Formats: sequence, C-alpha cells, structure tokens
Amino acid sequence: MSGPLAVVGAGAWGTALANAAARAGGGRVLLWGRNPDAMAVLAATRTNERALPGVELAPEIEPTADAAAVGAASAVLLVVPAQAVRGALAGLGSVLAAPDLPIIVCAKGIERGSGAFPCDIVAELCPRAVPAVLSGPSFAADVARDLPTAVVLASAKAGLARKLAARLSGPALRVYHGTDVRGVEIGGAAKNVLAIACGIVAGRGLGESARAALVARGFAELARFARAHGARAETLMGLSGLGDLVLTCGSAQSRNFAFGEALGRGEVPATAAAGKLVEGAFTAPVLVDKAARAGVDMPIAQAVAAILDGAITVNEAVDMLMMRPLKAEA
Ligand SMILES: NC(=O)C1=CN([C@@H]2O[C@H](COP(=O)(O)OP(=O)(O)OC[C@H]3O[C@@H](n4cnc5c(N)ncnc54)[C@H](O)[C@@H]3O)[C@@H](O)[C@H]2O)C=CC1
Ligand SMILES: O=C(CO)COP(=O)(O)O
Repeated sequence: MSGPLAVVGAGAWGTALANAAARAGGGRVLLWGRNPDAMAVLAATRTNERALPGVELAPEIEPTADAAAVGAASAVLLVVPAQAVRGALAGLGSVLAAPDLPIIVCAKGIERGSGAFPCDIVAELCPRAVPAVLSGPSFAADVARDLPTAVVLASAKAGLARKLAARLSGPALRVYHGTDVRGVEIGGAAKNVLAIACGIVAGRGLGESARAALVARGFAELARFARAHGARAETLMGLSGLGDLVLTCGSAQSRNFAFGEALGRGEVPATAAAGKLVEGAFTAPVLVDKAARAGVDMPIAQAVAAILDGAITVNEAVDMLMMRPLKAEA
C-alpha cells in the first residue's frame, strides 16, 4: 500500500489504533482530529492526555487537523462515534473521493433517525470508496498498552480485507479478516445495548447468575437480529458478537457497562454517562425499532430502551423479563 494510513478521529480508540498501526510497521500514520488547537498539543507533547492518558504516540504518527492531508491516504480508519460518521464524512467531503479508497469504520452503532449501518453511510456519501468495518473485543487502553488483542476486519472485497488485516496486525494486535460486513457491524452495535443491561444487573446487585443469563439470552436476540439482516451465524459466534459481548458484559472498564451500573444504582440516564461516550444509549432505540420492523423479538434490548426512555423502571423491567410466557430455548 503506498501512501500513509489515515486515522480520522483522535479520541481514545483512534489514538490506540494509530499506535497499533504504527507498531505494525508499514510507515507513516496520520492521526486527524477536527480541533486544530488540540491536534497541535498532541503534536507538541506526543501524547493524547485527554483521551488516552499516559500513552506516548509512536514516532510514525503525524497528528494533524489538516483535512487535505487525509487525501493522500492509502486507507482511512474512521474512528468517530457512530452518530458522527455522517458528519465526519461530510466534513471531509472531496478529500475522500479517490477511487477504491478503503474506508474502515471502527465505530460501533447504528445511526438514529435513518437506521443506517455505518458502512451504508460510507457507501452513500463516498460512492467511490470501499467500505470496511473493524470490530471486536478491544479496550483502547489495552491496545495502547500492547496487551494481546484480537479483532476482525470485514469488507465485501475478500482480498482487500486480507491485505488491510495484514497491514494492521502486529505483535500485540491480531486482525482476522472476513467478508460479512453486516454481521461484524451488528455484533459491535448490539453488544453495547446488552452491556448496558448487564451493567444494570450489576449495579442493582441482581447477582452473577442473572448476568450470565442476560449474556446468553442477549446473544440469542443479537443472533436473531443479525440473521434477519442477512448476517452469517458464524460471524456472530466470533470476535464481533460473542467475543465483544463477553468483554463488555463483564467489565466496568466498558463505558456501556459502567453506565448501566450507574442506572442500576439508581442514577438517571442524564447523569449516569458521566460525560463519557455511551454508544449503546444512542443505539438502543434504533436497534429496537429496526427489530420491530423486521419482526425480531428483542426483549432485553427493548427493556434497555424503555428504561432509557423513562417508560419503565429497572424493577419493572426485571419483572417484565422474568414474567414473559415460558418458551422453548431458541
Ligand atoms: N474506546 C474504546 O475502547 C473503543 C471504542 N470503539 C468505538 O470507537 C468509536 C469512538 O470511540 P472513542 O474513540 O472511544 O470515543 P472518544 O469519545 O474517546 O473519541 C471520539 C472522537 O471523535 C471525535 N469526533 C466526534 N464527532 C466528530 C466529527 N463529526 N468529526 C470528526 N471528529 C469527531 C471527537 O472529537 C473525539 O476525539 C465508538 O463508536 C466506540 O464504540 C471501539 C472499540 C474500542
Ligand atoms: O467496544 C469496546 C470494547 O470492545 C469498548 O466498549 P465501551 O464503548 O463500552 O467502553
């Protein structure tokens, strides 16, 4: 691949991925952020103290706020929140017009309002680009500390997915490849909603048995939703799906889990996020809406959306889930 790799979005995950890509070899990595002052500080201090404290930027990383610089990239990692994917792409505009430019979405979510998956937004706004998605169990802080991590990168173009996975893989980040873009997107988006549910269980002190039941039944509804949207079952059994569910449904390091924990303790949604990005809170209502349209039963996601909406309390949600008519396990 000629030309630098560009990471668009200089938050926690963008900075961690830029470092991982630099350590993987392959040359320059542009780290683009929209705030020129903040990017000047990154360039001067070689750290991103606000988003990823205590982590030094690899020498190959060039922090920049110059959109034109991204135009020279051989591939773009798009690492902004799911609700900002459209705005970020629109903001970069013609900079992303090169034919066959791989744009790898690293966000986990579904767009509210449109119900669009991130790669569909890429296809809509950058019709000459090749959309791809990278997802899986991976805390930015772990990747930044070079702890062993595995993710999956999917693109409809199998050869390109293989090449990009090789470009990003390094001693501590193992990138699998695949072609099931929709399956990988759904795994990342849905697990955030289920992580909120597991956090609520922990915060309310409902016990480890309840949490394990939620993970298993949550996986069942995630897989149903994915199948209804054309994803392959084996994708959801993999890193983006089961893998990420296991990670974020069991760790307070997850912002979605921590948000749920605060709700479980009795905090209200407006303060429970504590200023952090909670993708599942944005995705819950749109996931539930899409499930209803597709005729897919997602009682746990529905309960999360209803709690966030203020329509039901945590106790009512628990009663509702426990009192559902008994059924065969499927
Ligand atoms: N932090 C983590 O451990 C992981 C995060 N992710 C996913 O990566 C995505 C980003 O998460 P984080 O980096 O953690 O969030 P963050 O809150 O640390 O950073 C988000 C960055 O996006 C920028 N941004 C927001 N709107 C923008 C726009 N319209 N144009 C340009 N830049 C914009 C913000 O200025 C900020 O620098 C989320 O979808 C998250 O689910 C995925 C795996 C791991
Ligand atoms: O997606 C993640 C780990 O795979 C990060 O999870 P949170 O966004 O819940 O912190």
